[in-house]
Amino acid sequence: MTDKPIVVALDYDNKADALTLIDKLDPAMCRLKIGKEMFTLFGPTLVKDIHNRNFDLFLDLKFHDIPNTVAKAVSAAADLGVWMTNVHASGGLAMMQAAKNALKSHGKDAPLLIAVTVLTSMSDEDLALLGINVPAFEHVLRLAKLTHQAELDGVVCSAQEAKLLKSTFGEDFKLVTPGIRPAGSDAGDQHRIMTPPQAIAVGSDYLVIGRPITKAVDPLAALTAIHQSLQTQV
Ligand SMILES: O=C(O)c1cc(=O)[nH]c(=O)n1[C@@H]1O[C@H](COP(=O)(O)O)[C@@H](O)[C@H]1O
Repeated sequence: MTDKPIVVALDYDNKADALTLIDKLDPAMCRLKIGKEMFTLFGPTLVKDIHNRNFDLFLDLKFHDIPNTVAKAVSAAADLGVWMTNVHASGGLAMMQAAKNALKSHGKDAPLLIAVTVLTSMSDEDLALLGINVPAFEHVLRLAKLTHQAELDGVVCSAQEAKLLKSTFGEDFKLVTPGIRPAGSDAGDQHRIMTPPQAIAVGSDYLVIGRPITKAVDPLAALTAIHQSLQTQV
């Protein structure tokens, strides 16, 4: 199992509440993720606040634009010193290659660059409405092939596709899996879900977990329970 596989997704509209939660968490037990909502509200200052608390940060902005624009956006993310950032694989090969090239000048300090395949909130029926008439796993595989060709570090996918992707692309290709739900917790808007121990067992490297922790009555207890469920599995 990867060192520190749990990435807590912070989707808060209130910075004080987010920092209160962060101050309860242990950077030895998890990494953190902020996305479009928090970065739009609180910007690079929040990134600094999180780094000052010694957490690795996944800046999840899912860039998807023309290659030049995405390359500059990814470079700006790298300048913030984040641990991981991402683009949409559907932006295409040239866009992903431009993003990867933009990180060359950052050397060993460059963040991990990951591409989102098919969002975990999407089902086969949702894909059909977009004119994509193949099961989600086939489209994920197609986008992961492009990502691998562009030499990115890995993909965001659902844990349901992890086994297939690990066996196709090998151990070094990182699999970042949201849509993680401990047994008995509410799926919410997620469709392609799996429990934390199952996700690790099928090859996920990082588990992105939001509401099951942040909306729990006791978030620290929820994180600790998930952490322990993974330790006992090893
Ligand atoms: O890139 C992501 O992190 C992501 C990709 C994806 O396919 N599905 C997905 O849910 N996410 C993010 O993962 C987090 C999941 O949060 P919860 O559903 O609350 O556990 C959210 O912050 C989403 O933005």
